Parts: sequence; C-alpha cells; structure tokens
Amino acid sequence: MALSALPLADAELAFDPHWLGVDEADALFIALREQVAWEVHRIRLFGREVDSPRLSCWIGDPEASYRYSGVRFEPRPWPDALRPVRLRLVQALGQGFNSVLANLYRDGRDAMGWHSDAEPELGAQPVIASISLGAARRFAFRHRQQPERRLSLELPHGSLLVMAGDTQRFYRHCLPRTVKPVGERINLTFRRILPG
Ligand SMILES: O=C(O)CCC(=O)C(=O)O
Ligand SMILES: [Fe+2]
Repeated sequence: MALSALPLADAELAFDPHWLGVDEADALFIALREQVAWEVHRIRLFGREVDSPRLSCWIGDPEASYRYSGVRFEPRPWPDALRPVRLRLVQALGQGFNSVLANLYRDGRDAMGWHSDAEPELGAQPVIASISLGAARRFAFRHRQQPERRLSLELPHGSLLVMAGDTQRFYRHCLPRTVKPVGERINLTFRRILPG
C-alpha cells in the first residue's frame, strides 16, 4: 500500500493503514511476542518512579543508547524478525533507523500517557516510524499551545504512521486506555539516535 499525508497544522504525518499485509503482520506479531525480552520499564511520573502500564523492550545497534522518561536504556540486539522490517522502512522512507522501542499493550488498561519524543538524542526534527500490530487502538495528538488543534486515529494491525518535521516540537501524543475489551497490541517506534 502507500503512505498518504494526514492534515494537521504544524505537524508532518504520513499514514498507511495497511503497510504490512495481514499474513506478514500476523507472522511478525507472533514472532515478536516470542522473541522480544518483554519487561516492565520504570518511568518517571510527576517526579516519582513507577512501573509503566505496558511491557517494553528497547532494541538497537550498540551505539544507540537512549534516555526515556528520565531513565537510560542500553539497547538489546535486534531480533531476527525485525531485520527485514527495518530494511523495508529504510527503503520506503529513505532514512536509516538504529533503534526501536517495542511496546506490548496487554489489554485496554495498558496505555501510554501524553508525551512527545523530543529527547535531544533524536535531533531537532526526528523521523519516527510507528508500526502497529494486533488489536487496533486509538492514538491521539494534541498541540502544546493550541489544544483545539488535535487529531485522533485508529492504528490497525499492519499500519505505519510516520511522524516527522516539527511534529514532536509542537504536539504531544498518547495511546489512551480503553474500557472496550481489546486484545494484545504490539507497537514499534523506529528511531534514529544521533551519535554523541
Ligand atoms: O503505542 C503507540 O502507538 C505509541 C508509542 C509511542 O508513542 C512511543 O513509543 O513513543
Ligand atoms: Fe511516542
């Protein structure tokens, strides 16, 4: 399928609801469920360290260490299942990625709060490629200064959402909890950590 631009002022978003075919997406979900060393990350929330409401794993090339929510992560090596996906992203987007944050949302209580991926290691205008697998969940953007500027969309199995340009600078995003009964979801946010 193809990426198309999502209109949102001050942001740069491209979306393909079916970037991976269903069979491919099924296989990737099953492989990652098994191959990734899922763990509970501790995050800083209002100055306190708490368990994050999801399972996570930071994966990347050895030089790609990263601070996330106030905690430094050394990346784990790439599982075999992710290598072809990474290559395909490089070909599709013309941009290299040296790391990925994998998240596993076990059910509707697992979520990610409002944040932007604006860590200095990512540079001023990071390209972040987000692949979703498994249960479809809602994903939302809200402008930092003008809260009426917002967008919310469903991220289905096999979809790719690319955030680029000033998206992180002007917007926060989140994956809200839901009371609907939903199955497991895996999300992969591919990133490029700059050296130094
Ligand atoms: O699970 C998602 O779709 C969002 C993940 C996210 O925002 C992140 O990993 O920074
Ligand atoms: Fe994010």
